[in-house]
Amino acid sequence: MTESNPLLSPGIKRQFQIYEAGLQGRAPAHPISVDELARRAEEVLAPEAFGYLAGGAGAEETMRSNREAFRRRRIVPRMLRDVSRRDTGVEVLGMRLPAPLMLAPIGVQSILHEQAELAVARAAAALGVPMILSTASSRTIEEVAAAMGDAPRWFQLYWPRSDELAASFLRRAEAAGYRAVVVTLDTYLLSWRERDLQHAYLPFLRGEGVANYYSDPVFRAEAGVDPVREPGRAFEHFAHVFSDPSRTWADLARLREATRLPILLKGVLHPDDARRAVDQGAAGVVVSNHGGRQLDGAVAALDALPGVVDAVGDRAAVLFDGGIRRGADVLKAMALGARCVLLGRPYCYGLAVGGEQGVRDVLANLEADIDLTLGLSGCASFAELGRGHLVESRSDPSATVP
Ligand SMILES: Cc1cc2nc3c(=O)[nH]c(=O)nc-3n(C[C@H](O)[C@H](O)[C@H](O)COP(=O)(O)O)c2cc1C
Ligand SMILES: CCCCC(=O)C(=O)O
Repeated sequence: MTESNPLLSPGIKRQFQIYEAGLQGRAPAHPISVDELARRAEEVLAPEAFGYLAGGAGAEETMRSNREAFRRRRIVPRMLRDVSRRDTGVEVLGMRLPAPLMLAPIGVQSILHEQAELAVARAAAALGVPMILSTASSRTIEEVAAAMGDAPRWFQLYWPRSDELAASFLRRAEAAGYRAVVVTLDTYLLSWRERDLQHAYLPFLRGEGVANYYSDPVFRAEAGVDPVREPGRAFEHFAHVFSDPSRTWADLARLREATRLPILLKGVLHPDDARRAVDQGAAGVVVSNHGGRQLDGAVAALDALPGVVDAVGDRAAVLFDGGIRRGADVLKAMALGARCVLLGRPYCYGLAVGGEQGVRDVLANLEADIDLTLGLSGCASFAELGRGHLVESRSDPSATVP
């Protein structure tokens, strides 16, 4: 029944797969609920690794407010609109995506699973969900590309102090088939992270998440040490070169000259910064507060989205991340004008619990949920969705529940 009916949408197919397996006594291999998956991840991970993944900066106010901003907004569905044939696809920088979904760049995945970014890359490729690989990945730019074949991938750049090192990373990403560069702006200092401080745990200091640096010819030449023989001195150079808090908008032109790839700026929350990014040639911005991991007290990402969308108009793509956990969240961000969203911690919970299959399940479930949520809102495609589908309910008592 599941495979034979061509009219079944991806969401309905996924539901039936799960319900039919139930008839044979098989329960889903991994929790369906992301909250439950996070609890399972906590059981399988070392406390310091789970703390690093799940935690945020300071009192984690911004991390919580990312979720609260979703709860405050409610969808007003429309009826009798023929949603029998739905298309959840969107176009992002010339790429046609099956759903408005990409994988957020998340570094040091070796602390979560032994296959790390390779498992995520394979799952992303299998589902056609583009992966954004972090500069701070535990497998190299080239290794991850090799695991993905022709599947779409972007590279996230931590803009290093050395222009030569930045150019080297960009050359490597271009050569390995990454199609855009996401420059993360909000991590020029490492925030005060109480869970990590309590565990006295920084993965980089333990040799995690430095693969792209230690394998880079420019890094090695500038460091003047062999990272294998002198890991302490290599780390010192990594810590020195990782970022440069003195950077300003004036530096952006040099970065643009260093690559043919389109550049998106991640960590933009103010409309004026978004305008400036686009004026200076950015192909897009990612509205993000880094999942509440950098500036605690920063505005919830969803609350910042409409202002950025209005400032950018249709001059560039506005992507969004921060608190996406299920289909309704995707719908709300899309209704406020995002071109697509980046999924963050949830796929890492899947990785920790079930490796590649765990990530696949998270993605397949979310895509199904997106399809059904779109249809139940009375829309056959995201083009039919707008701000008029949302209301804000400030009096929602659940908004105070973490
Ligand atoms: C463990 C962890 C590592 C991250 N590493 C990076 C990174 O290397 N580069 C980057 O731009 N963002 C990084 N982020 C931020 C994500 O790209 C994204 O903005 C954030 O996870 C979104 O919030 P959410 O996971 O709550 O949805 C990281 C986030 C987590 C949880
Ligand atoms: C210096 C932080 C790099 C990884 C990262 O972005 C994060 O942990 O949030």
